Order: sequence, then structure tokens, then C-alpha cells
Amino acid sequence: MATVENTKKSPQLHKIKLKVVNSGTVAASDSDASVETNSLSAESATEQNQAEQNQAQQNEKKKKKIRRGSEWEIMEGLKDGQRFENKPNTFTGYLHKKRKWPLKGWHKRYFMIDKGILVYGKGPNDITKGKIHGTLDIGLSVISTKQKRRRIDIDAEEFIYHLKTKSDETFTSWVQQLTAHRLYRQHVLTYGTNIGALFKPVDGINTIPRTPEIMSRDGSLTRGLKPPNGGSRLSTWIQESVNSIEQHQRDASVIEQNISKLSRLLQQIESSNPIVIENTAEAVSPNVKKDRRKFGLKKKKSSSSKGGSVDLTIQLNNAKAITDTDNTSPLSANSFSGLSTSAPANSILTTLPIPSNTTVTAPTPDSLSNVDVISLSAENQMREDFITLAKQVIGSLKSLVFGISTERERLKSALESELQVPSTVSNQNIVTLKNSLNQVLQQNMDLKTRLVKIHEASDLADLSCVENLTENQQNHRAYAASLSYSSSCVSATEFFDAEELVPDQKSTKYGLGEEESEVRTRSESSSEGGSLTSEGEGSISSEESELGVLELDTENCSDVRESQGLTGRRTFLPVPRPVTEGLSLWNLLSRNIGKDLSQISMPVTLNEPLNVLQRLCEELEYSELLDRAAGIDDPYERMVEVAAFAVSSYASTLSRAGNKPFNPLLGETYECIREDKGFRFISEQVSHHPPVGACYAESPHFTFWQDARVKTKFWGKSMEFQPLGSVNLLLPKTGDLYTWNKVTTCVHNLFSGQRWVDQYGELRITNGRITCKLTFAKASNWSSKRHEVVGAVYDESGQAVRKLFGKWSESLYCGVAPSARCIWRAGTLPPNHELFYGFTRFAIELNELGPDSHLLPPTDTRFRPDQRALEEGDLSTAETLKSQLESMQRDRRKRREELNITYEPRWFSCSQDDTWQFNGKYWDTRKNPGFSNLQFESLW
Ligand SMILES: CC(C)CCC[C@@H](C)[C@H]1CC[C@H]2[C@@H]3CC=C4C[C@@H](O)CC[C@]4(C)[C@H]3CC[C@]12C
Repeated sequence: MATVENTKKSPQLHKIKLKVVNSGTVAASDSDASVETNSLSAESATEQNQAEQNQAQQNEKKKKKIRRGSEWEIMEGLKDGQRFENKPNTFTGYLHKKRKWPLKGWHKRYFMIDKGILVYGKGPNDITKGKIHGTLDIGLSVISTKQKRRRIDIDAEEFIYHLKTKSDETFTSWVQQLTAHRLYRQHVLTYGTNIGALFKPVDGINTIPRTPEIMSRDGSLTRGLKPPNGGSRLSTWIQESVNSIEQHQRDASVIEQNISKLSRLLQQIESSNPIVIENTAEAVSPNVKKDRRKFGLKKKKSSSSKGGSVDLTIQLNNAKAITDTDNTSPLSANSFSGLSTSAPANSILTTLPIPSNTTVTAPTPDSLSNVDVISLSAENQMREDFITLAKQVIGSLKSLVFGISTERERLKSALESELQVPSTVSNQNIVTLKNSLNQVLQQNMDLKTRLVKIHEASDLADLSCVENLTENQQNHRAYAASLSYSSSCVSATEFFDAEELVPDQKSTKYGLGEEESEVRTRSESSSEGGSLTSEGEGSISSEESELGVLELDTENCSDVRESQGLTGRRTFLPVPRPVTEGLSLWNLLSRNIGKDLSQISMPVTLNEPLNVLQRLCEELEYSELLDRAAGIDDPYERMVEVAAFAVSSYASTLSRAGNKPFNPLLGETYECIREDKGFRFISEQVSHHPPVGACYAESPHFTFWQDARVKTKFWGKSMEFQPLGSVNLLLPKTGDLYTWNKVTTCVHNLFSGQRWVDQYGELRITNGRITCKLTFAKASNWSSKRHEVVGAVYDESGQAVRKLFGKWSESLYCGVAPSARCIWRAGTLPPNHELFYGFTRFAIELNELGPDSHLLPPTDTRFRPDQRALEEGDLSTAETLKSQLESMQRDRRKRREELNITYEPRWFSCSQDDTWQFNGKYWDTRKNPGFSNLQFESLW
């Protein structure tokens, strides 16, 4: 059941709580999502006191009976020492499956579960023919069920499968079957199938001691599982297992070879002329007829339809060969052995199973006139269908390969950990090594800091406040600073050679004023490595980028100095991220089930030394795109730049899945003045329940504002973050007000393995007339779509006028390959970024206490002591301070409640439409009377 509290400020926001009903039972919203909350990060302090919690638990127990079935329940796994040797029977049936992408609508799909492996296809025939749409290991998945809605959600790391049944009966039987198969599978994964012989129950006790590592707390088996103590016999078993899995692996690579043959064949088909196979209608085999139907081919009505013959292009026969398992298996037999990319089409035919009464003829005009000719469009359709089908085959086979190799790795690591004697010793060695590495890095840092200080002392540049700068100066600085992000503009995966840039053409195209175009031309030649890789018509190649820098070398010495990161801002964090070990997130979350995720106080070791208010500022890393948009007259081109900006805000998330930002305290603020980039930014934590951070940035070219409210869904192994509300951008020059939504961010592998971030959904930008739709594709292991963004700009009539494609982690292009132009490219990550929380260069600068710190209000994040302690690597101080601050925040809240005071944020106010608007007072107050002359409630 959902515990829904309407908040004063945000009536539409529902705070939904996770409740423990019994072990392994989670109550959440009654919506389709598993577990939802409205917190950006599961952090901050526990608000309820112990007594309240006990009371709540009592109430829970009372309500338990009534609510049973309306909550999400997590399916239990094999418990310590538990065994499950009875192999359940194979179970099949139809279920409704939510579409993978974009998760709209339900498909009826046929599922089969056998020995704990669930596969599905369109129907029973698909399964028997091996046309499997997906495979998942139930033993390694987290399964949650909700009886009331007959829902079964399976988090298989790769994908989250949302399933539902038609009737209560089918729900019950599927849950029973899944439970049995899951336990059996976990038993097999833990003890193997031949375990009976190896582990004979002693004294009739049918349990053996198992190490806790084997099973993770979510009941799924962890990767790198540690086997039970079984000595050499166990090792033998694992070794056997590894051997057999390696055999699978070999089989899989044969399959893979066949897949590449298939792909080559496909290419041939795509490029070859159709070969006509003559057949009498009666003589066409039923399979061929079936295939024709399958590919949507219609026989052209002809007078000789009965006695006439049917043309089947080579593609159809190939498709048949692939799909028809009744024939010689196309994948196992050497059916494609005669194939090579250069082989003539005829030779392909001879290798394919063709009905004996089929004759192969060249498509002479004669033969064509005597047969039913498949129309060109049908032929195309057939080709397309064939390609789709072949891709499907490739996809499912690859997933098989993936599944097997994962298993092999897991078992291997089990074996390795068994062989490590004693494993703790080597763990300790790793820790020692890591620590020494950190020390060396630290020394290196110190030296660098000293070097920077020496430079600073000799650098006379007085960086004044942004408002005192002329526009030209700002542009100049923007250009210079962006150089500091430059190292290489060559992306890891180039799409193609982008069109070359002829600088002169651009400024005229956008009709820029003389002054602006002059600045832009200069800026373009920098290439910038990050942010703007190019301007206007094309992208700049790496050679050009180097040239740009070289040119500068002779042109302007101070620019070069700045390009080396000596703008006065730091280029590294004080210390690398401390090595922490043994934190089980699952333990933490499961211990805290029953609370709103925002109320769980997370250990500081999970944090990065930045907070949410600063992360909001990070979205402006590529603000140059907005400056550029503001200078463009063509509204579609302008939209393209805005789209690139919207996409660019996700780039920094790529390397940041490991840690979470600090949750700001209510009233905490963060200002960021970037003279170099030409904007100033202010953000404030305006609400704590639910957590909301509001921000406002301004520059002579744009105004940008948003409030960060995030709905969190916890699926089991992954967590989804759905930012609510919209991002707003005003370009004063043209009066355009752009608004857009944000896509869903998902953090995978929460509890085991490497955490990784994905972005998916549709991002829609509009200025009231023109729209831009960008689709962020969901990643999967075998798809090349990882990080992909595709979309278009539409005019008022809904016609697509610009095509966009790229990757949120890398770049965005406009146009059609190979002549598309690069609009934006992400900057390279600094060296050793993995050791420094995966921070970008821009992120590194955010928490720096600069020379202007005396002008900041005491509420500024930079003064937050726990975050600073973490940044400095002092974990224990950070931990102590963090809990102190959280408890102080609770006290302040209690006091307000006692005195019946409603909290009013200082710099933002909530408007009628429940969005947060900047009241404009921050910068004026900063100037006069200055924050040091004001009273602030002390946050730390
Ligand atoms: C349990 C912990 C350690 C997992 C780590 C969670 C981290 C990676 C999560 C927590 C909150 C998430 C953020 C929530 C909101 C946004 C705003 C959006 O516009 C870009 C992504 C971004 C910035 C998310 C990035 C990933 C994020 C920082």
C-alpha cells in the first residue's frame, strides 16, 4: 500500500514510502512502479523518532492482512544452508509483457521456464524453432510480485521485465513456478547438479554450511560468488562446471561464426540482383507458402494464378533457410560454407535448401513475363523483413553468448576465490597497494598545487564579477576557458568523417554582427575538445584542433597559459577518492525498508564531494551552446543548438555511477560565477520533504532555470531517477522561451558488480512553435544503441526539418551521415578520473573555495564541512559531521513545527503553478549590504 502524504508546497508530489511488511515484502505505491519515492538521492536524515517508527510498525502489522496482495512482494531466494534439489517441470504459458521500449503498451508473449531459465517468444512455435526474444536467469534476478494487479516484475540487470497475467489463477501458478524454478536454479548455481554425490547429507541433516557471500541479501546470487567450503571436491565440481561451460562457450563461438556468415550473406543479399526461382504454384512447398505469408508477400493476381509460377527471390529462400528448423539447421550444418562475400549469387543458391522441384533461372525478360513478379515494394518489404528477422536471430544468439560467458566468469571467480589462500591476505595486499598509489598521487597533487600557486602569484589577471565584464570580454574569456577543457576533440567512437569547416561561411549564414562573428571565428579555431567542437557547417578534425592551439601559441601567450588549466581554477581534487570496502548497499537498503528513501541516512562513503545544487550547475558545462544559439537567426538552427545543450547536460553522468551527490540541507545555497563562460548561477534547497533544489542562471545571452525534483523507483537491482518538472531557457534576443523535460536516469548493478548509468526516454523541447523530439535509447549489452540519441526538429506543421543523432556521452550531429555536422562533443575526462569520482574538469572546479569566498553567504555549499572533509579524504570526520548536520536539521524542523512556522526559502518563491521562481534578490544583496551583514540560520 502506498503511504501518500501531500506536501504543503508541492501538492502534486506524493511521498511514497517503502514498508517492510514481513521479511522480503515491500510495500510501495499502488502504481505500477515497484517502489517509488520523491527523493533525488536516498540520503538525508531519518525524520521519525524511534517511538514513531515502532508505532508505525505496529500499525503496519495490523494492516498487513487487509493489504496483502496490494503490495509489491520480493520473491525470496534460497536461504543459507537451504537446498532445493527437486527439479521442477518445464512450465509454459502466455503472459503480458510491457514493451521494452518505450515501455508503452503490453504484448502477449509466450513464456517457457525450464531449470530456472525463462525464455520467451511470440508463440510456442517461436520457442520450438529457437526464435527466442529474450532469455533470463531467474536465479540471478530479483523478482517482485503484486497480487492485486497480477504483476510480476523481473529485474534481470540487463532489462527489467514487467509482466502481468490475465487471471488470478495464472498469476498464482506463475508465481509458484517462478519460486520453484528460482530456488532450483539457485541450488544448481550453488551446489551444482551432481552435488548429491559430492555432499552427502551427514547424519540425515540435509543442509550444508554456506558462506554468506554466496547469496546476496536480495536473494539473488551475487556475481563472483564464493562457494561453500567443500575443499578439493568442490573445486573439482567447479572445474567440471567450468569445463562444460567452456564447451558451451566453444559452441557459442561456432554460433557466432555462423552469425557473421549470416551477416555477410545478408550483405550479399542486400547488394545482389534478385535471382528468380521458378516454381509452379502447386509445387510450392508449404514452408515456402508459409514464409511468403510471414514476410507479407502477396501473390500478384494474375490470370494464370493457378497454373502460373511464383517468383521467389533469393532473399526469401535464405529467410526460409534461417527460420525453418525442420530443414537442415542453417546454423549448425555447413550450410553457408560455400559463401563468401565475393561468391556469385548462384553459388549461394546451391548451398541453400531448395525444394527439389525448384529450378533456378536467371531473370531473363522471358522468364519474367511468364511468372508472377513480386512488386518492387513487396521485394523491398521482403528484404526488410528478412533483415529484421536475421537481426533478431543475431540478437538472441548474442544474448545466449552473453549469458554463457557471464556464467563462466562467475564460476571462474568462484573457483579463484576458493583457490586464494587465504583470500583476506591478498585483499589486504590490494588495499595496501591502493593506499600507496593514493599516497603517490597525493604527493603528485601537492607538487601540482605548489606549481599552480607559483603561477597564480605571477598571474595578474584579476577575475572580476561577471556583471562588470563587457560582452566581448566575456566571449573572449569563454573562448580562453574552454581551451582549458581541450585535450583532444577526437571522440572514442567516431560516426564518420564530418564535413570540413570553412570558417568564413558561418558567420554570414547566421547573420551575426561583425563583433560577434569575429569572436566566434576565434573561438572556432580552438576546437575546444569539449563543448563546441565545431561551429556551423562542420566539425573540426583533430589536426585542425592542434593547429588551432599552435596558432594561439604565437598569437597570444596568456591564452595558452589559460588553456593549460591555469585560469586560477583547480584542475584536480585535493585527494583521490578514499578506498572503502565492504559496504553492502543491499544491507543498508533492506535495513531501511519502511522509510521514504530520502529519509535513509546513507554512509558518506557512498557520496561524491559535490551536492545536488552543484550538480544542477554542472548542467551548464556546455553553456557556450546557448551563447551560440542566442546568436543564430534561423529558428531551426537555434533549436538544434538548444537540443545539443539539452543532450550535453547528460554527458557528465557517464562516469559518475559509483557515488551519489550530497543531499543539500534546507536553506543551503550554491553560487557559481563563471566570468570565463559568461554566466552566473544560483541555487537553493527550497524544500526538504520532498527534496527540491531550485536554480537560476543568467548571462547576457540567456536565462536558464529549473527546479530539481526527482521521483525515484527502486526495482531491485537498479534504481530509476525520473526528474519532474521542466527545464526553462529564455533567449532574450529573440524572445524565445524553450522548455523541455528530462529523461529517466537509471543506475544499474546497485548491489553487485560495476554500477553503470543509462539514460532513456523522450526529451521534447518546444518554444511554442517549433519542437524537437529526442529519443534516448535504452542500453543493452548486445545492442549498439548504448547511449544513442536520435531525433529531429519539427516545424509548426509537424514536418521534420533537421535530423539529429549522436550519443549523450559523446556528441550530437545534425543532418544525415556522412555529411552531418557535429554540433557538440563532450570534453575528455581528466587523467585518472576513476580515482577522482569520475569528475569532469568542470566538476572538479565546482567545490573550490576561490579568492572571493568572503563574499559568499554562510549557507554556501562550499562551507559545508562534511562535504569538505570528504573532499579532503577524511572519511571519519565527514561521517561524524554528516550525521551531526542531519540531526541539527531535524532539530530545526522540530522547532519550526513547535512554533508553527512555515519555512520560507530566501531566494526563490513557489508560484501558483508549483514551480520555483528566483526572486532576483541574491545578487543585489550580495552587492549591498553583502551577506556578511545579514543574519542566517546556521546550517553547520
Ligand atoms: C546508491 C548510490 C551509490 C547510487 C548512485 C546514484 C547516483 C549515480 C544517482 C543519484 C541521483 C542521480 C541524479 C538524479 C537527477 C539527475 C538530473 C538529470 O538531469 C541528470 C541525471 C541526474 C544528475 C542523476 C544522475 C545519477 C544520480 C547522481
